[in-house]
Amino acid sequence: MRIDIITIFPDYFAPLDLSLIGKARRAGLIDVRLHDLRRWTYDRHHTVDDTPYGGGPGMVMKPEPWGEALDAVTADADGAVPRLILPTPSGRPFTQRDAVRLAEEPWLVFACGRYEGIDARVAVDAARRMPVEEISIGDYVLNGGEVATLVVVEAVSRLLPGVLGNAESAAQDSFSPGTMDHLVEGPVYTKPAVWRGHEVPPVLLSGHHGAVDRWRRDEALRKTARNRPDLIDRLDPDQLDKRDREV
Ligand SMILES: Nc1ccc2ncsc2c1
Repeated sequence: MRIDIITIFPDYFAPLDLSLIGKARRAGLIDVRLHDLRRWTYDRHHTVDDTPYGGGPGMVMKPEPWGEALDAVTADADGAVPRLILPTPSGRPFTQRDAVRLAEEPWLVFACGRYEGIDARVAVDAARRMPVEEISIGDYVLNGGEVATLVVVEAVSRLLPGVLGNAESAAQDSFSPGTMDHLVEGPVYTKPAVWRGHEVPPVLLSGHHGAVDRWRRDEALRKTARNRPDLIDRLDPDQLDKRDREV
């Protein structure tokens, strides 16, 4: 997968050189390219923003640098077209299903907005040439799209073949479509079996895989009911067996 990121803070993405994503980049599994938006400005101050039409607080990112940046970054000799991701608080909530879907894409471009956002015409103009998605990572205040882009890039990249050491662990993650869909993971434990007087639940030491699987699902249901009652309501009743209903 090719991932292009356009931003006024390229240094924000140093974390993409680390850990599993960094290893995948060096192995050629992911081709991440960073682009400083100010490269497409021509005034002395490399201006990327201006006051909003209609008045109001803050500044809006100008369309011209974005238009030129997207033209340059998405130009491809073979005619390939990327999917443009616009991280924004007004976007559709990003979920694991979106991560799974986007992991199938060969090429993603992320436009990291700052200030009050990017002039709306940029997305309209881009949509003439490529699919455009507005994605939100949650209902809280951030200063821009860079952190959200890091979140989405990690959620998507870890699903690519060869990136995770043990692919199965991705399948057991919270929210993974299938067995864990709409459930969060329950508690996890490792050695020692007793730590500061706290014992690991005996079933996990029993070697009885059926009982372990059942215990883990029970705990996932309990934790989901406690922390994410909104997800419980979305559970497919057919997914729940009799025991589930007793938890
Ligand atoms: N403030 C805020 C909240 C969510 C979000 N998602 C993508 S950019 C962004 C910015």
